[in-house]
Amino acid sequence: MTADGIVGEFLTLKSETDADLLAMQCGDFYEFFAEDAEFVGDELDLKVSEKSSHGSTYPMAGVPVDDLTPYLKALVERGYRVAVADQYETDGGHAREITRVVTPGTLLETTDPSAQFLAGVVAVDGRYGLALADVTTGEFLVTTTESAADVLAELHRFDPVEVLPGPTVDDESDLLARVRERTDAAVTDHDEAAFAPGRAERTLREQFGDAALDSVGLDHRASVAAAGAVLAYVEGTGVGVLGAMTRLQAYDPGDHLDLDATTQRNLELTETMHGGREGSLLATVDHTVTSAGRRRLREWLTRPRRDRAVIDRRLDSVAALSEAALARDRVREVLDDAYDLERLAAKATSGSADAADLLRVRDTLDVLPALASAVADSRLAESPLPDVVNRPDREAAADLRTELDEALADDPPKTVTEGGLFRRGYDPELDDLLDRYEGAREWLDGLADREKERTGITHLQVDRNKTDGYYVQVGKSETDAVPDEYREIKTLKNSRRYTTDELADREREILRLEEARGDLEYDLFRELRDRVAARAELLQEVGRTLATVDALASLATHAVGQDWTRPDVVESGPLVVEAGRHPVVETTTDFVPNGVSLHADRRFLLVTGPNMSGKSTYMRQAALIVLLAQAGSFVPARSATVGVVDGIYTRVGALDELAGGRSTFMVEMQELSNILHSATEESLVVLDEVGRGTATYDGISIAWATTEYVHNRIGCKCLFATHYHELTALADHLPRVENVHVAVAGDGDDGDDVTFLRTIEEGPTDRSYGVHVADLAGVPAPVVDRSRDVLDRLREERAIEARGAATGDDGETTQAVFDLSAGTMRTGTDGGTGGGEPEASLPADVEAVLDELESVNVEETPPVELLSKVQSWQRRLGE
Ligand SMILES: Nc1ncnc2c1ncn2[C@@H]1O[C@H](COP(=O)(O)OP(=O)(O)OP(=O)(O)O)[C@@H](O)[C@H]1O
Repeated sequence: MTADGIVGEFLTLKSETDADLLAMQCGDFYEFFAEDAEFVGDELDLKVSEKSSHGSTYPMAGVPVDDLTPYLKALVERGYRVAVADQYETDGGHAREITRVVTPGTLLETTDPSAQFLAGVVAVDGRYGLALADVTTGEFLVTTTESAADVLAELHRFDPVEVLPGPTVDDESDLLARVRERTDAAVTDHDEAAFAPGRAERTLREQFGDAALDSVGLDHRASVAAAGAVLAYVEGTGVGVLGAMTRLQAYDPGDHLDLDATTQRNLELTETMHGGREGSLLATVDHTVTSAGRRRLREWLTRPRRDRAVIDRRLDSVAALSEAALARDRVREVLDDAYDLERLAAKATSGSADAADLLRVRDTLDVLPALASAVADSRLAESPLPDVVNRPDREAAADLRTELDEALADDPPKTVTEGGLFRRGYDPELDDLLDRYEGAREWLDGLADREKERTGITHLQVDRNKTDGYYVQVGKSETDAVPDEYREIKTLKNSRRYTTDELADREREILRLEEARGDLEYDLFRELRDRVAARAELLQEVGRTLATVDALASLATHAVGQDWTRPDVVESGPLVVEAGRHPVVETTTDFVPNGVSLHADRRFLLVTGPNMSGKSTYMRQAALIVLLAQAGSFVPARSATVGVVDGIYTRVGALDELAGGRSTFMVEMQELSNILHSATEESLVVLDEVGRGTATYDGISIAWATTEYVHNRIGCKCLFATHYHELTALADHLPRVENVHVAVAGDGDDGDDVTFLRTIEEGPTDRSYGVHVADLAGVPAPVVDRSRDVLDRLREERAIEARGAATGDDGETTQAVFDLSAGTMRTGTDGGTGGGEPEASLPADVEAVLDELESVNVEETPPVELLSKVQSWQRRLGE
């Protein structure tokens, strides 16, 4: 079906764009037609009506021109890309064209204060280029990484809203699948040609100039390709923010702590495992007063540093702010008045800033000198804070502030085309227009009184409305007295309206002056806005400064509130924490502090203890203390010496890992594999019950071999929680492995009370108290009782029979015996095959050991399993 008329035009424009939806301006409305109308009708609850066009009818839904933004936002934030076609005047009428495409990564109007990264990823010559642009602030970062896993880790840190995969990445379906699975980002196919390194480089040179680009030192064609493609995409969407992309920053992921995607999730840095923000580390420590400060704090927590000098500088500032309570309050009070300058700069460059926005720029520039005087406090003066505050060009900032102050009226209107924006004295031509306008207004204001006196009419007033323009209104009883030159224009119930030649002249003059004033002010406003836009870099610099101080003050506020301590950050090696706490759990629980001690002779702690006793919490707490220290924060502990690590890797219990069709155990092993490949001697590794997801003996073997590998080959700091008590024997064989356990009072047997003491003590534990936890969890009493029974028998015999359906007189029958020690089944009530019939002459236990020894196939049994068997035999014979 072809369509003519307005719907035809809509469909033609729609076919020209690859956007998901098109909003087309029709006079005072933006309209969606056909399928798009039905779609937005559903998504946004818009009323859908029928539009007849050349004999056919089409669904139609519209929003008033001035209300488009919130609707666009709603659609884009749900991941749709919306093209906007604007209407413009032509000689013979009007025409329409697509002026911009709004996408998640280029939505300038967002009200979400967090960073809105648009990411480009491309693989060139075996390496990955990654570019991250936030058009709302002008931040633009580029890097090169070695592997798809590194790309995923970086994407996780930045949490982009839109990802543009380059042509070669499209093939890496696993990477894209994981991006889709693990992030909320919209994935957009972008013109392949834009990723070609040659073209991408030209795009970059045009934007930043040769010198700037060369000085950034993009070290690989992959990063050039990614950055160029992102820039071309931003340009193509027509949102006009290229001007805000003032500097390209290449970064080396090696400057930051390596945190793979899984670890970022496991440590619940910005959201919890369940997806909420509440309860995350960020939400817990965030006391910032500005949205830019919050973005900065998030950046620090997701990208902690490795460079001690950087870390110490932050710590110096946090320490100073912690000690100087009054100055800290003053700093936060001053910052409270700041608006988001980085965002305002982007609004100015894109031409969407209004007069109120420029006033916000003025007011925020005012914050800088106030902040400078706040950090001049004697206790802060010695810290790095004055340097931070003096980094932007304070004089240029003050000049811009004065310029804005002298230009803009205090309470300007929202529209920028109708005048009223500027102060008197700003522009002589405008002043002249205003003088004349005011003269005309004065004449009008006095007209009623003058006419009353001249004509003797008492009920006479001068007014104005849209249809009649200016008029003189006279009450009906006195209309006989109106002078001859009054021309009647309207009769109302109790009065008549007149005009005169002079009034009509004055009216024309006023309208002309109003229009001239509107035009002139609009021009002046655009010039002023352009001058602000030209100083985008200055504004971004000031914005970043305010954000940094806000983040530092936030860290200090939390440190004081929770009694955190300054960590002693040392080059590498030890992690010694006295009375440490979990930074999040301590805010909601009566937390029992615990220490950690890892150093050259003690690198690996095997953590045992009952379920629910606090093993995971303890290990996460250690990881978070290291992470916080390297973010430049104080830490929850009485004292802490933190050797800088190059990465934190965790493998913790599976929650929702069944995604992507991979089994829980497969995911566990992939994560383990990634850790064993990535961790170095300088890393911190946290393993929570690795091997749990498979058969016991496989699990023990894997855990055993992993411990050996980490200890012997990687040599990193490691905390490993396990329920396999067999592993604790490793501490006797591997010199740097030590056992610790979570202490418990009571043994849980026969319904005994078990009290979790939450304290970590040296040495292994040999009980898991799982049955007790089952009882606590409300598992039915017969099951709990039977479990206790089974457990007792296991402890005594290390073998247990399985019970089946009733067949015999006793109501129960023993079908098979699982001999834990042998790992084999003996079928039948007679003790059956497998383990063999015990001889009467030897105790049954000894007999069982001998049988096993005989049946072991030395060639085919993995060494680890053999070792564990031998230990088990030794132990059993010892008993
Ligand atoms: N030091 C502590 N002080 C107070 N409460 C704690 C402490 N450590 C842990 N907890 C609380 O104990 C509960 C269990 O902790 P956690 O999940 O760490 O146990 P777990 O030993 O790892 O359990 P499982 O072996 O079943 O995985 C949590 O609710 C946690 O908040």
